This record gives sequence, C-alpha cells and structure tokens, in this order.
Amino acid sequence: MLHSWDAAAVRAAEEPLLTAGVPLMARASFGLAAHVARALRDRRGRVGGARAVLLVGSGNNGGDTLHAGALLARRGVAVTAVLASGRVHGDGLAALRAAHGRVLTLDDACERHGVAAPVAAAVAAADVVLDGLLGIGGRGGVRGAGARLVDLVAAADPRPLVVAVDLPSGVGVDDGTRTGAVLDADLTVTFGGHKPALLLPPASAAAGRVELVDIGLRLTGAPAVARLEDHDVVALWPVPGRDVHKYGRGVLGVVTGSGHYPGAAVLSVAGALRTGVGMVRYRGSAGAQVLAAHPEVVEGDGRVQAWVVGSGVAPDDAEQRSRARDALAHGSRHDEPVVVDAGALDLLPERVPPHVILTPHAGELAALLAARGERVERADVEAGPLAHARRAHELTGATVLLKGSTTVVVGPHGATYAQADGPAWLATAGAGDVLGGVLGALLAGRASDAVADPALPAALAAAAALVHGRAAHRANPGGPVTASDVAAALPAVVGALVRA
Ligand SMILES: NC(=O)C1=CN([C@@H]2O[C@H](COP(=O)(O)OP(=O)(O)OC[C@H]3O[C@@H](n4cnc5c(N)ncnc54)[C@H](O)[C@@H]3O)[C@@H](O)[C@H]2O)[C@@H](O)CC1
Ligand SMILES: [K+]
Repeated sequence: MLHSWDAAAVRAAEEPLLTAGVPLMARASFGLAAHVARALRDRRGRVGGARAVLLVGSGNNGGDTLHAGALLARRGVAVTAVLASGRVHGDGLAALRAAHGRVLTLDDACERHGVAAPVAAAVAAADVVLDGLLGIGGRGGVRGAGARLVDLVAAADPRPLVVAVDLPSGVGVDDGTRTGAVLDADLTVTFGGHKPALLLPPASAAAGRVELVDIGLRLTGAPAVARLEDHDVVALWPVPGRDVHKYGRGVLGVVTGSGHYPGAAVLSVAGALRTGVGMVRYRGSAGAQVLAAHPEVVEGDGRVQAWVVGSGVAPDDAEQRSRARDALAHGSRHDEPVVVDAGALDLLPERVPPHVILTPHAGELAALLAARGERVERADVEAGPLAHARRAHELTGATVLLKGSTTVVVGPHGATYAQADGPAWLATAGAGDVLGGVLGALLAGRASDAVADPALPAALAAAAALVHGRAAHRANPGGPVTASDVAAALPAVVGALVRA
C-alpha cells in the first residue's frame, strides 16, 4: 500500500530529528541531485555539460533546491539559480555560490516589466528546471515573481525536463487542489514520505513520475490518503475455500437497468459475475435482456447478502425506483451492504451506515450535495474531489466512491483512498455499471466483515476500482475499450491477482 502523510505529520516527524541535529536537508538534496543526474543521463547520455535552472522560493524547499544545485554544479552541470524572493535559504545560497553556480534575482518589478532577459535566456537554454518555489509550507497558489517564472517555464519551447522538489509548487499539499499557476513536472522527488497531493486529483496530474527519497523520518499513525497495490487487493479478496457452496460465497441482489437502459443491467450483472460471486438475483424490468446475456442469473426475490442498485434506473421508471428504494432500505436495516449508483442516488435516506456505498461521478455528487443544501456545482467537485467526497460522507454516513480518472474513496475513521489504475480509455459509457457490479460481488463475498468493520467497505471500494482499472488495461493494452470488454477481462485479472 502506498501511504501519504499530510504536512503536519511530516513536520511532526521532522522535528525531533532536527532537534537532534540530523542533517535532513543534506539527505534530501543529495537524493534530489542523484535523481536529477539520473534523469539527465537518461535524456542526454551524460550529466556533465547539462544546463540546469533552479526556481528558488523563500523557504526550505528552495534550500533543498540550492543544495542540490551545488551538488550538480560540482558534477559539471552549468547551474543558474533564479531567486524568486529577496530572502532565500542562506546556507543553500552559499553552497551554490561556492560551487560556482550563477545566481539571478527576480523581484516584484518583473510583475510590471516582465521577466528579465538573462532569466528568460537561461530558461530557454535549460535541459532541466528544478521547481523549488514552494514545498509543504506553501499556502495557496504561487504568487508574485514565482508565478511569472512558472508561466515562463511552462511556455518554453523546447520544453526542458521539469523536476518538482518535494511536490509541484503551489498545489494544496493535503487536499490535492490546484490554485493558480502550477508547473507540470516530469518527475517529482519527494522527501520522507508521499504527500496527499501526489495521490489526489487534480494536483496528482502535475507530479509526473514520483520518486521517494528516504531521509529517515518515522511517519507513524494512520496515513492521510492511501493507494492500494496488487498485494493489498489479494488480502481483501473473498477467495472461496475448498468446500464452500454457492450461497456461502455470497448472493448479490441486483436492481439496475430499466426499459430505457437495459444495457446497464446487463453490464452491472456482467461485472459481478465475472468478478466472482456465488449467485446473482436480478430484480427489475430488464430481466429478459439480463437472462439472454447471462443464463446463470436467477430472477426474482430471495435471500441476498449484498445489493447493487441504481445503475441505468431511469427517473420515470417508478416501479424500478420503488424496487431500488426497497432494496436500499432493506440493506441498510438488515446488515446487507448496498452499492448505490446513478439513478438511486436521489433515493438515499438522510443517514445510512457505512456499508452503504455511493458511487457517483462528479456531477452526481454535486447534485447529491446540492440536494442537502450545499452550494456545489460539478466544477467544484472536480476542483476538490477529496473535500467533496468527505462532505458527502459526513452528511450521509455512507462510504463514498467518487468516480474519475483517479477514483477517490472516503469512509469512516479517516479511511481515504485514491486509485489511479485505469487508462483514459476507461472513460466510456457503461464502465461505471461494470464497476458497481465488481464492488457488489466483493461486498457479497465479505458481507458480514463489511458490516462489522466500518472502514472495510472503503477498502473494498478501492480494491474494486483497482481491479476495474486493471481489467481495462488488460482488455486492450494502450487502446480503446468498451465496458463489455472490461467486464470480459475481469476473470483473468482476478485470477492473476489471487494466484500471485
Ligand atoms: N525542515 C527541514 O529541515 C526539511 C525541510 N524539507 C524541505 O522543506 C520544505 C518545507 O519548507 P518550509 O516550511 O520552509 O516551506 P516552503 O519552502 O514550502 O515555503 C514556505 C515559504 O514560502 C512562503 N510562501 C508560502 N506560501 C506562498 C505562496 N503561495 N506564494 C509565495 N510564497 C509563499 C512563506 O512565506 C515561506 O517563506 C519541504 O517541502 C521540503 O522541501 C526537506 O529539506 C527535509 C528537511
Ligand atoms: K516544489
């Protein structure tokens, strides 16, 4: 599992080491210089003779950058530091000067007169730019001279390699927001532990590849945001024992699809069956289509361990909405986990237990919050997915899986995940229906655990997102997929995961 730590946790871990005189900045800048050197060698064949520009802010993030610049200068790199503040890390600046680095200063006059010609020339000639304007001490977007520098580098043609120091400057460290100018990096070299912004959208898109430098911090306690990896999913998976029967593996009740959208029912059932479940009971108006596609499905009432409701349930299908409402009420009261998707999100009672899992996309989450009196639009959710998923969890009690190119999951006790497993091709009609089925199958297989442990539904939701994303890759590596292709790839993905 990949863990990330918020700024306060990192500072708390740094404090005793700094007091004890541990040279954290030397470790950080040494690791940073090594990664930059490797990237230069990969790109140019050698390190010596390369040209580097350092964007230096007023804090320790700028200090790391200046020290790394000094190390690079000693390896034959022509280093130019551009100071975006009159006050920068003194030792770092002295180290760079001692290594014969060039130093240029930008002041707020560049706001009025534009960036000075030597700065523009250095950026235009750079092989690599190190973004050391702001680290975990940044508050809001980059301001002043730094913002002009970000614009200058972003517009450079050809584009230099951009390395973010600790994290791309100006992103919301703990919430993953992006305000103002942010320089998109090819590589982020982060110190001590990942920061939430490196996992959370939209900031995570600016980080590029992330390399972690161990500087000896002991980060304990619960991580702020986690990302499941394959072996975590295996540990969560309801692998059937030798003598299990179909009812013991879990029966999933599915109330999805409608006269308008029978395909949603076929796809959610496909997602569940191909993930592995003892049985699917389907209730609804698309029974004929579901049975034609999946003869193993049983239609009608009967005991189930978990539910999937709402995918493709049209607003005017009163009968199907009433079935979804009944399933939701039954599941909340009788300890049967329920996945609540699309057309059932507006049927949610005021408060539900965390084994009710909402799976909205940004627009649906905005509508759900607006219906509860919040002033929220889709764009707000996209700009701050974590904060809005968290708000929906607080208001409803449900576990919330917010779909997107990075899927954010929030449950009780701080359970928070950000999964970025699928290709962009996965943004296709019906993919969400398949995801609901995958999650439903996992919940049916682990229903009593998911009720007993309020944080487990969030982990299972993150696992479903991972498997769904892997299935999209597997269906057609590097190319387009349909939702049916994704469902078809699920058994092989699950097999590969649990055999590993
Ligand atoms: N404490 C330490 O010894 C270590 C710190 N490390 C580095 O230090 C960084 C944190 O350093 P700091 O706490 O000094 O903070 P930063 O370097 O992130 O920046 C804080 C400074 O930027 C200014 N500032 C804040 N928001 C701004 C904005 N929006 N626009 C312009 N200026 C703004 C503040 O006034 C302050 O002077 C980490 O990200 C990491 O890179 C590493 O070297 C590891 C060890
Ligand atoms: K930075």
